[in-house]
Amino acid sequence: MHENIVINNLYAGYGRKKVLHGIDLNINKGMFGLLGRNGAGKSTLMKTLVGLLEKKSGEISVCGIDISNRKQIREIIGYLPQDFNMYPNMKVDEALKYLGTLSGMKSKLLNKRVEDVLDLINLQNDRKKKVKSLSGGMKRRLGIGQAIIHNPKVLIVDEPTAGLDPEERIRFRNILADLAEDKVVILSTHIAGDIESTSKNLAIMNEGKIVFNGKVDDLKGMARGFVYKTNIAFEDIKDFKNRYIITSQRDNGEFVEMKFLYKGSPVSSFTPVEPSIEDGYLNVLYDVSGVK
Ligand SMILES: Nc1ncnc2c1ncn2[C@@H]1O[C@H](COP(=O)(O)OP(=O)(O)OP(=O)(O)O)[C@@H](O)[C@H]1O
Repeated sequence: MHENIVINNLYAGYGRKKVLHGIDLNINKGMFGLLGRNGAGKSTLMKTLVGLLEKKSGEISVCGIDISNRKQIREIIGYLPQDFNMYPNMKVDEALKYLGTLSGMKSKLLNKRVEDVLDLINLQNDRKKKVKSLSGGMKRRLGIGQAIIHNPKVLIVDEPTAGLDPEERIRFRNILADLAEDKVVILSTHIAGDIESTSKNLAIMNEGKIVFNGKVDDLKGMARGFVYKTNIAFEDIKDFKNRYIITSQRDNGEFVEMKFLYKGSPVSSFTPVEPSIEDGYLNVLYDVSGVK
């Protein structure tokens, strides 16, 4: 079985609203990051991939199976939606078992699978808690659990780390990285840092199109020579921000150290710096839209 997703010239939207405009992507086993601002079309692409939204045209095949084969596609894809919420009054292990039963797993196999999944998502000690009493991070981990209960080849995760504290974020990322060893895992996010630590490959979406598709290092490489830092006095900040694309800033007490994109001739007070993934991301967005 091919372990990949192939998307050719995909168009999709809601009623008359067109959202995806000719998406081409080839995603292989391992972790793949899908990065884009809010409204770029990431969730729409995810929903189309899992069959929740009908495409208008184009082709999608998942592990060699055409997306129109709904039953088979459901068996090989696990999905954690952005607004995941389920069975608040069930206990954690009951919820997982229930979902496994719904997906057609036999009781003996399912009991073992529930144990494995509880270990993986680190909720063994909380298995008797009601879903509604879990913290945000635990709920998100349970979300992964429900998505992988049937051991799918592909896992699609939409904006998983919003609202999580740093420790939970790292824990969540590590779970995904483990799963990506033998699955295609797509992680959709608007936070570049979520991708840097987990994915080598990524695509950037903007206004329903793919504007970058490649390796994290290539993305950074494209910004090399265009990222600088300089110290700015507080009274000059506003003017500076109007002139440059700021990628980060740090208050040093007496002045503010700005990191920014600059593509003009050399300026002695500007010090070149090695681009981060965030710099690379903003550089691509700036090139395609000129928007800050
Ligand atoms: N159910 C819907 N009906 C109509 N338009 C929608 C619907 N869902 C999303 N859209 C629109 O489609 C566009 C893309 O939204 P989408 O949710 O795919 O973006 P996104 O990149 O996932 O961002 P976000 O993280 O904010 O969800 C936006 O203009 C949005 O308003």
